[in-house]
Amino acid sequence: MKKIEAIIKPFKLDEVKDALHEIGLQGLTVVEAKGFGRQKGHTELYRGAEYVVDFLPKVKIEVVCSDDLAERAIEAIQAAARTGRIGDGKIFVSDVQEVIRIRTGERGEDAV
Ligand SMILES: Nc1ncnc2c1ncn2[C@@H]1O[C@H](COP(=O)(O)OP(=O)(O)OP(=O)(O)O)[C@@H](O)[C@H]1O
Ligand SMILES: [Mg+2]
Repeated sequence: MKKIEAIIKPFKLDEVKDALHEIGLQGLTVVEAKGFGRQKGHTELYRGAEYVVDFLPKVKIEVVCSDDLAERAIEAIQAAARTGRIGDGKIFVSDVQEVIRIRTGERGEDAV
């Protein structure tokens, strides 16, 4: 299983959520985040205004899925979150050892 963490522009959240739903992913965590990338100290456009602050509002999406679905999920997130402008965000992928569904006790891919 893989954990996909995607830092995206907040206004792209609904599109990304819908894209992940379309490929069959059922669970998702959303975390409000702040961060900066390579343009630290430079302006970035956010909701039509230019910001010079270091930390810009971002949304982090976390989704855990089977290895089979991971590449499709990454492509879906990239396609939905991309504007082509700076600050579109990043996707981090890591291995997940175990998942436990608390209500049923299922483990592994059955629990995702
Ligand atoms: N190396 C990193 N580690 C952790 N978080 C990061 C990293 N790079 C970017 N982020 C997070 O992703 C957000 C968006 O990054 P951003 O898209 O600006 O990256 P970038 O490398 O500057 O690319 P671009 O040139 O397209 O802007 C940042 O605000 C930060 O929250
Ligand atoms: Mg940047």
